[in-house]
Amino acid sequence: MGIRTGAQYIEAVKARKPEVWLSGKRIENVFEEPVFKQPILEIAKLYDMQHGPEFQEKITHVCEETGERVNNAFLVPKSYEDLVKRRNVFEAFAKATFGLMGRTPDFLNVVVTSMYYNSWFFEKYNKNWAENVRNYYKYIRDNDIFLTHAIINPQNDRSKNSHEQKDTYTHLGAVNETPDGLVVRGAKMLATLAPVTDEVIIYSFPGFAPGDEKYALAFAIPIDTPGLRIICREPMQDGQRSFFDHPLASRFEEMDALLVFDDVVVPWDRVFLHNNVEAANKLYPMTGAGQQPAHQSGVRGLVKLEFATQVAMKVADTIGVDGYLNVQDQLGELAQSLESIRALLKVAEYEHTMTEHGEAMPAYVPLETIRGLLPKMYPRAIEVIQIVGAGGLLMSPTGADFESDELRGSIDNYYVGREGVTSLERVSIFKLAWDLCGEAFGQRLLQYERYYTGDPIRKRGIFYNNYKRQTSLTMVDEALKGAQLDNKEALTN
Ligand SMILES: Cc1cc2nc3c(=O)[nH]c(=O)nc-3n(C[C@H](O)[C@H](O)[C@H](O)COP(=O)(O)OP(=O)(O)OC[C@H]3O[C@@H](n4cnc5c(N)ncnc54)[C@H](O)[C@@H]3O)c2cc1C
Ligand SMILES: Nc1c(O)cccc1C(=O)O
Repeated sequence: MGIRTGAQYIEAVKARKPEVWLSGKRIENVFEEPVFKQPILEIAKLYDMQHGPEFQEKITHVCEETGERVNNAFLVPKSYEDLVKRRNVFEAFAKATFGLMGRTPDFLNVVVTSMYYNSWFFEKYNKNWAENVRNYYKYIRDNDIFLTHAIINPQNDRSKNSHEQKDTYTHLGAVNETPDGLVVRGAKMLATLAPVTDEVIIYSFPGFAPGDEKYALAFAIPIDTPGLRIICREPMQDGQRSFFDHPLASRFEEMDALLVFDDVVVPWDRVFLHNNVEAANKLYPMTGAGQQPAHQSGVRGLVKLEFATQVAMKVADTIGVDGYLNVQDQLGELAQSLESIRALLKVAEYEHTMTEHGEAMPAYVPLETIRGLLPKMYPRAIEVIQIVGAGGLLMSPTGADFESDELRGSIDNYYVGREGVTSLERVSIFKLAWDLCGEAFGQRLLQYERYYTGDPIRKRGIFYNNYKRQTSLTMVDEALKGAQLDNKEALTN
């Protein structure tokens, strides 16, 4: 089949019956649930972009193996040019969602593509696992499948390993092996967009210890597999609020969910790893499943930071405060943050390395630097919008107020901005800004940027240790040459 259309994606959502729980209710028809409907339509637009003349050549390619057109997220990058082809899709999808949807289909499709190309890793442990990964990649590529993932154990007692938790199956683990497959029980988090996806892939960030064998697993199954329960967090919009009042929250909310596996049978051909702590800990660093999607996250994060910066600039301009030096200082800081990320991304692509297996890997240091900086830069951008917009952010009337004949005169008078900015324009911009910096929707976006790539503190620690290993501190030695206590001679060269 190759690339799907938006309509085909929606048909697939309608055809599935996952066990979705939202605010205490079982959702029978995911597509008709107002909380999910508009986000589904936004994702459908991404699938349609693959078919439109503006994007098709840029974001898709003809698969050598099948002759079908597939998304560039499924392209195994073998050169700088391939990385650019992948960036094109990351950028197009991010721009279509202003970078606000982090887990658009390209993200996990890149993860699985990387696992596929590095199936040598699985082969080392078990030939069947490698074969399963390869077949799975082809399945999702050829059917343009949309995945969610859950790679974190639930947050119960972080001071204990999986096998030390209160209940044996608090964390997702294997129960037994049957001819039909591996039976799994327990929970995993935090599956963004789970209710509206086709499949879920389970693997883990490193961190398993001896004793955790039953929790060391990786697999993928359809999202409506019997026994798989999706418990959504409280929604941050009800799907009923108007586009005018909530121009972002009404469109781009990504639901997050806890996944509970109640003795789910994972068919053997979908098991990628099982009962092996070493393999589970090495999967993320060794298969490119960590580094390749960081390219997607970097591009998407850049678009989101650019959007937040533009919103801050527009807010300031609308009320005539961007002539003040203090405001310029803050807006200039955002612009410089943004341009730093843009430059880092270019470096990551130009300075890519070729793995011994021939995969072009965007460079580690600039990508990891982005991962370290964005969790600080994005919250700062949100703070600047709050500071510059100040009290006005809380003063916006609703669309209904604009439509009231009795109020309209007051609204036209008292909500205007600087000269040339009507009240409708000013209020529209402030509503957009408030969705981003004030609403629960915006707070989730901020939390996403802090944590989507794992704990930024521990990530930076790992980065520092790697950096130290690769850096010889020769400049210090050089500077100290001749500065020994017993050296009285002047340095002449
Ligand atoms: C909006 C959002 C969407 C997400 N979407 C997904 C998704 O789709 N799929 C997915 O798998 N994950 C997703 N994540 C989860 C993300 O991977 C985790 O939030 C992240 O890895 C951090 O784990 P945690 O939230 O359990 O925090 P914890 O690990 O519980 O950390 C809590 C605090 O304790 C500290 N801490 C904990 N353990 C240690 C330690 N050993 N040493 C030092 N300090 C420690 C941390 O620094 C932190 O301050 C998402 C997260 C967010 C916020
Ligand atoms: N956050 C990630 C994820 O959920 C899967 C794969 C990679 C990442 C990451 O950003 O490192």
